[in-house]
Order: sequence, then C-alpha cells, then structure tokens
Amino acid sequence: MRALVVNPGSTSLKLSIVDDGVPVDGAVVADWDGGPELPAIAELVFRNGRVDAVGLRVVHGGDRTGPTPLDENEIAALSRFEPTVPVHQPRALGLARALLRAMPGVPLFGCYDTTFHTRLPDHAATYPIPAAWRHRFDIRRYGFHGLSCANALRRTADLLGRAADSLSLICCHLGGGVSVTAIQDGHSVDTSMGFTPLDGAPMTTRPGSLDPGLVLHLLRELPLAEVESGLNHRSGLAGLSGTSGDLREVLARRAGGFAEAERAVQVYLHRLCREIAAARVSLRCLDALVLTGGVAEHQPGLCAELVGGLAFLGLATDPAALRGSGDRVVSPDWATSRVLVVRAAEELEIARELGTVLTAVH
Ligand SMILES: Nc1ncnc2c1ncn2[C@@H]1O[C@H](COP(=O)(O)OP(=O)(O)O)[C@@H](O)[C@H]1O
Ligand SMILES: CC(=O)OP(=O)(O)O
Ligand SMILES: [Mg+2]
Repeated sequence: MRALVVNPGSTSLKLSIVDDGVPVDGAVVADWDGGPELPAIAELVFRNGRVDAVGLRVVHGGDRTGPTPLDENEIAALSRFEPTVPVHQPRALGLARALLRAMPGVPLFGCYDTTFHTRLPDHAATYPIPAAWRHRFDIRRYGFHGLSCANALRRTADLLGRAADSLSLICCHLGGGVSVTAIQDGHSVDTSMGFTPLDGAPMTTRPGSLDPGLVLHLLRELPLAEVESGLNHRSGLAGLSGTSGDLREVLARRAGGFAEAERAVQVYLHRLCREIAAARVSLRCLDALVLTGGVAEHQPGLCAELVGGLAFLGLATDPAALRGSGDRVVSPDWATSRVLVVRAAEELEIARELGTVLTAVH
C-alpha cells in the first residue's frame, strides 16, 4: 500500500510517501503559514504516482480509538475541538477539506494524537474540579503526541529486543510542542499535556503548566483573545528569550552570552526534569527514557544536559553515542536505565494505522 501522509505540526507541515511501511519520499514546509499547500502535495504525488490512501495527522480526536474516514460530517464533528486546540485543529481540518476536494476518490483518514492516550487510567485522566463542569464540558486529560509515542514505543522495543507491552518507558517528545508520557503495558498511563496541548512542559511558544490563578488574573486584566494568543504564540521559549522560540536561535543567543537565553534554557530543562520525574511515579520500573522530536534529533548537547539532571533516576548519556546518528541507545552500559534517541516518525505510525484499517475493510 502506498500512502500519502500529511502531518501538520505547530512549526512545520511534513509530507511523506510511505510505500508498504517504507518512507520513500517527503517534503517539509518549514515556517508553515497554515495554508493547504496543495502545490507541494501535488508535486509529491506527481513524482511518486498514485497513492492508495491519505492519512492526515489530526491532533484532537476526542475518544476515537483509531483512524476514521474523513468526510464533511466527520470534519464537522472534529471542529468542536478547534477552540481548545487553536494552533493545530483548524489548520488540520482546513487541509482535510482541501484534500477531499483535490483528491476525490482517494480514501482520506484522520489519525489522532489522542488515540494512544484513550486508555489513561481514571486517576490520571480526571481533573479535580466540580463534577458538573467535567460532565458538561467533557473535561479530562486527553493527551497529545500519541502517534509519536506509539512510534517511539515500537522503535524502543526493536532496539532493546523486548516486547513492546513488557516495557516501562518515559517518552519525551521535544518538538514545537513538548510532552512527557509514561508508557506501561503498551499504552499511556500518564501524560503531561492535558485537556489542551498548552499543558505540561514549556514549549517553543506555549508555556506548559501554569497556576490557574495566574490565568484568572490575566483574564481580569486583559481581553480573552489577547490572553489566548499570548499563551499560544508568545510564551514558552519565545516569551523567555525574546526570540522566535526556535531552540536553534535560543542556543545561538545563549552561546553569544545573552542572559535571557541562558535563563530560558534553564527554565526549559528544569520544567522538563520535573515532568519526567513526575511521570516516573506512574511506572512500576523505568526501562528507558526515549527522547524524540526535532530537538532530540538535532541537539545532542541539550539532551546531555537534560539527562544530566536525571541521574537520580539511574539515567546517564554516553558522549560518543550521542554524537552518532539514527535511532539509537545513547546511555552507557553501566547505567541502570537506558536512554534512547528516536526520530519522531509519526508518518510511519500513521501509515501503519492506515494499513490496519484498509486491511480490515478489504
Ligand atoms: N538542527 C535542527 N534542525 C531542525 N530543527 C531543530 C534543529 N535543532 C533544533 N530544532 C528544533 O526542533 C523543532 C522542530 O521540531 P519538530 O519535531 O520538527 O516540530 P513540529 O513537528 O512541532 O513542527 C524546532 O522548533 C527547533 O527548535
Ligand atoms: C500537539 C502538539 O503540540 O504538536 P506539535 O508538537 O506538532 O506542535
Ligand atoms: Mg511534530
């Protein structure tokens, strides 16, 4: 089966062709403005020939436990999550509508970040707020980056020669968005992103967890739209460092001796360590910490700093292994738990999910 995979992230749009589980071609629209980018999609499909199906990463799928065919009704149903996921959901659904028009007759499926977290235990998913609010507004921890977690789990099982459902892992996704997920028995048992992808560790432009009283205070002082845009687009590393929030830029400023950039990195690492330590509480043991996403793939120095703060969990990195490339173990043999760096191959997970649903249909 040849699949076109469309992955709209907060900082880029990634397009891939996956042929029987093997990525054969791709394109990345960096600094993506949210448009449907049909010329880039058309060029990729033209170069590779007909595709059997299209898989679109949709960040919020509610309680959907697997891919669903996207038609006008399903897109309308998914649009109820646009207000709580304003950076991703409207853009993904805009792409869905454009793909339906541009590629009629090719099955289009939504594949969801939330699916991997649908079996979160009740105590991890439930917020301590009035029951009436929880029920009326479907308020619970949904969790995101699940396609990346599923891929990280599969790759870790391969690399460690273990069955996926026997592993206790912490998966740390470090991209435009950042999340930390505790994985046990093959599924998510706790995760740092919550009702929305604003929660958890600081990100490129999002703050991660905040005192709810702080948000209430801002809402008394500023219009809702300004608070919303400030928390989605001007917080996190951007807000701390006065840059775009791209870690390449933050680290370059830090190397140039800018104190705000140094503090930004320290806040980022401290809060990440807190989330990782918190995730450990949900696991029976810790077989491995898996680092994935653009930052994990391209910034070995920062990975070493992060893991340096986690020695109390039995974690360490090996400098020579960190300098290597590809999916790999980067911890020394003497460490109690492994550390791995794995590419965030969400496209492979999406293609795998498509393969499963299409085989079931035929
Ligand atoms: N050398 C690099 N090349 C690409 N991205 C990098 C590099 N170094 C750090 N990054 C970080 O990776 C992030 C992008 O990660 P990625 O997983 O592709 O994000 P997303 O899927 O959210 O768009 C950028 O925000 C950037 O800070
Ligand atoms: C959910 C989320 O934040 O995704 P991304 O990292 O791709 O922006
Ligand atoms: Mg991403």
